[in-house]
Amino acid sequence: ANSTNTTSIKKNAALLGFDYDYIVIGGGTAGLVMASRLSETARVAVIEAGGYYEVDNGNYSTVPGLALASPFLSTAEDYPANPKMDWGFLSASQPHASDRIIHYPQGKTLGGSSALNTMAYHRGTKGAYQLWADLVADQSYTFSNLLKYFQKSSHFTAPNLTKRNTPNATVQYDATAFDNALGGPLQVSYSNYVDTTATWMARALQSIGLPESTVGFNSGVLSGFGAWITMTIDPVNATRSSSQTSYLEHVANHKNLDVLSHTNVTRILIDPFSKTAFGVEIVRQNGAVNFLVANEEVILSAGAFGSPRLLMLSGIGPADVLKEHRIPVFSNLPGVGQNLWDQVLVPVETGVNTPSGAQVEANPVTNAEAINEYLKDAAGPYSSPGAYIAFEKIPQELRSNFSSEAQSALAWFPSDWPEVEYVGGSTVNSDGVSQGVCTAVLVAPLSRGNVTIVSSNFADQPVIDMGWFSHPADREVAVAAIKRCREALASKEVASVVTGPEVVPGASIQTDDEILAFAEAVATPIFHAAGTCAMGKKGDPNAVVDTQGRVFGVNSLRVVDSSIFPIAIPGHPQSSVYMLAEKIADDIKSSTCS
Ligand SMILES: Cc1cc2nc3c(=O)[nH]c(=O)nc-3n(C[C@H](O)[C@H](O)[C@H](O)COP(=O)(O)OP(=O)(O)OC[C@H]3O[C@@H](n4cnc5c(N)ncnc54)[C@H](O)[C@@H]3O)c2cc1C
Repeated sequence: ANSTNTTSIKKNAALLGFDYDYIVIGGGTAGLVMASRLSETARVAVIEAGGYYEVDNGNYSTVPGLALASPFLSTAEDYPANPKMDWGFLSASQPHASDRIIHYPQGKTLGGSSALNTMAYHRGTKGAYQLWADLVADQSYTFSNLLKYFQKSSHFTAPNLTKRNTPNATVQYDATAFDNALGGPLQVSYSNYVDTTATWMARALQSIGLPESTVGFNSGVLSGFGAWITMTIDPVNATRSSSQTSYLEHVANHKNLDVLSHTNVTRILIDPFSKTAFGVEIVRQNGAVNFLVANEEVILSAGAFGSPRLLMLSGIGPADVLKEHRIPVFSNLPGVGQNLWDQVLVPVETGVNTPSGAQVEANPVTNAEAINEYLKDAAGPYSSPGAYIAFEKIPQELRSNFSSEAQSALAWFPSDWPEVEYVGGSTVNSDGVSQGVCTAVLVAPLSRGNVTIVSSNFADQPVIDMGWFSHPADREVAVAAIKRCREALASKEVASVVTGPEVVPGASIQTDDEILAFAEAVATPIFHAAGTCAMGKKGDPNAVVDTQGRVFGVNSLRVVDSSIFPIAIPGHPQSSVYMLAEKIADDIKSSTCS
């Protein structure tokens, strides 16, 4: 590209009506917030590689109880591909996870990963956002300063006690963590069903010192507590609330928002002399290539893997990588694609004699009733992806065995940042018998991964290396977390329902080495990748964008999505993605108004 090109591309785009104030790349979770908010006052195009998930994935994407049932969500290397919904990213072989190659699903549809996720909604801890604010030297990132953006994005509905109707699953919450007067589009409510086995798993977790929080998980406190958490479910018909059903529908009548679906952005156009982003190269479904122009800014919201990939393909990233692939370097930013935070999960399962939602669905007669109940009343097992969730730092009895290296590495995290999340739920075995499940998730991971390109061609998939268990502390925490799940399931409070020997990992796995080998063999992602275009102070080794998402070294280009998190907030990230996009949309609108 040269500036003559820039001028002629701009002229042509103006003639064809292909010019906008803002172009948003990626109609996913953050992208649709940006497009929706910016189109309140400006002309915006949002470009999304996928289409409508209601068409491409039907019930799997809309019915909460089927949230994890889409076959393509398998993380096995030979997963059944669904290129209409998922990017099909594969990891590099993971040396500390039995050399496995992992399929890492990422939404390719309007709504992005908010159309695939398991709908858990909660916020991180006050200490985590304080750490974020301190790392980026911007106190607007403390929890108290961010609260208005969490609130601006969400609409809270209290649990429907008649429909929920399960003993021992009464929800405690703090309604003041929300402010419906702000008109937030994202629906946040509770499942209209709780399976009996999950209530026993909650009891098991409470028995090991994780009582139910009296305020829930939206007020900045997680560690030491459990909760029946809020979910992104529309309470009226118990369907998924995604960025598409919330933000995009919210502005469906905005004449100045163009949605280009089934369209890939293959490159960001950057003027080489002024180092200014002025548009994008797109490839439509029929193969046609067009250039669109942004007179104000290009906003990249292509997700934790898609955003660093597109920056590198456009000449922004580590100079050595770009040169290797003969990509002209517009901004040498070594942090692009680095600092990948990923949380892994490992399960413990045992047979139980209690009923579960999975059991209801596995039996054709009860399944027909459950479908009817869902369609008629928006209730029953299909209305719920839910489970009981609890967070803790590994307690002293177990952490006193940690190596001094692990103890000092873990001391980096704030005191209220939990090390493990436990998800208490249920599944069913091939004989139709319920299994109680305690899943442990490492939410203070110290291993870091990266994502990189293998060529200058958009058609070549990037390579993701999650780096799982590469830090020794993560290995020690995984072993301790599995022991805690075992302790919960062996507690006398649940002895009356637990039947037979443990199913997973199984009684033969006992020593720390055996437990670690088990964790490495079965660990999967919980799909919370973040941090690959990290926000930071100019000059910090990993910093790619400033605290308003502006890319260092290139004008008129921002990144706004989970890739700019400097740290992965403990637990489930979607609330923070919506919050962050609301915050930066506000920054943009207030700077253009003043
Ligand atoms: C299976 C799964 C379960 C999860 N469960 C939970 C949960 O229960 N709770 C929770 O809080 N979080 C959960 N998450 C994580 C959460 O959903 C994500 O962190 C969040 O949605 C990421 O938002 P984003 O805007 O960064 O990216 P995305 O929402 O993934 O958006 C990126 C968008 O950009 C598009 N795109 C990318 N490249 C291009 C290109 N070149 N051209 C055009 N379009 C492009 C993509 O198609 C996509 O639509 C889950 C994620 C997954 C995948």
